Amino acid sequence: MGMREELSLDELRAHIDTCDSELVSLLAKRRLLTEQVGKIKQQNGAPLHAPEREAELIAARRQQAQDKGVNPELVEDILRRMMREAYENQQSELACAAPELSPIVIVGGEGAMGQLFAKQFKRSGYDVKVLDKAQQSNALEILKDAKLVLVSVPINTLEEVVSSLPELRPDCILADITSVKQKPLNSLLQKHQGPVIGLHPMFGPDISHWVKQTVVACEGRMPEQCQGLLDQLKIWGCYIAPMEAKKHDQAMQIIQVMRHLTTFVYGQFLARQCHTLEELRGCSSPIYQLELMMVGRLFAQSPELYADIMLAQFEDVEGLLASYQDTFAQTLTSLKNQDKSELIKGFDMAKTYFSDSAHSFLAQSRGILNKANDAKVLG
Ligand SMILES: O=C(O)C(=O)C[C@]1(C(=O)O)C=C[C@@H](O)C=C1
Repeated sequence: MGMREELSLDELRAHIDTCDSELVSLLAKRRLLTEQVGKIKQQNGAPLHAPEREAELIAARRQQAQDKGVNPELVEDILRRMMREAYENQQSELACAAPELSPIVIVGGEGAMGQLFAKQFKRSGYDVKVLDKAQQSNALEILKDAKLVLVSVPINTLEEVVSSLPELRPDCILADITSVKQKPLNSLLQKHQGPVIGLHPMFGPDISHWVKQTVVACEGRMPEQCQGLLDQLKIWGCYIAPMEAKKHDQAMQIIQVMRHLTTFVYGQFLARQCHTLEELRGCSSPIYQLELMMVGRLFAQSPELYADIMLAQFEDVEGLLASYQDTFAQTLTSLKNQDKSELIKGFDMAKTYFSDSAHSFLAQSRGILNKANDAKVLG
């Protein structure tokens, strides 16, 4: 390794450039290979996500990294990032699990989620029609032969939109993707005597691919007729979480409403402080950087949509919010009273709840925090 001593900085950097350039060529080669795999999957109707294959290739390359003195974490990071690239590239043409679902009508198909679903169904070769405000006068014609009607409208308009739909074919599936499930599912069941299913995609319209995304599925009526739709979601790489509508809504009250509320309040709190965002970012740790991103991204979305979601669920979550307010007030009191033992008690209570996950979360979030730090714009 005399090379290291003899080469100048410029020469070493030139070698690094060669290395990196080889990496880019390899990425191009890998891309061509994964695209071919994608085509085969499209023909065979295989799901985009192959978790066993992923586990195998990660284990093999980690072992190789170890043998060569390369950090296996680095190799795993790169492999996962490359696989994400493969998901994005492979989804341009997707397999069709249930051709009998064509034609599909997306009610609210001009909204962000409606467009996302319309695009994905089209990539799988379905005949997709959009029914939104602009197409209202044509609604009867558009819905006439529909085999799947997917309602993707704001939560506060669902009931009205569903009740004003014309009668659908008896074998048509009526489905929705509203973020609460009990009431919408009842509206669908009242409207239509055929197959009904309530879906809740646990992701927003800005996803770059569907792999490993969760979709909660609440049975409505004739589940065996709805299976083709679920199979299609699985081909896209989604994971279906079957759940009873009531249980779903209760879990959502905690997950979504508390998330929205704390984020909403925190964003406004920041706006009232004297520091600009740049000043805060300038002295933020990766975890705070991440928190700012998570809070800030809410305000890039529709105020109407968020106001409606929060309003629609307020009655159901009033108790939860009161409990949150109590917890906040108690903590404030402990702080005011300099009551260290009370603070430690609170800490232990939460620690018990998170139990073993607290440690795995600590480990898992390290990678995410590094990424947040990478994303920091300085200077
Ligand atoms: O092997 C496959 O099935 C691929 O599509 C390739 C690939 C990869 O990028 O290595 C991508 C997605 C799968 O989940 C597994 C592996």
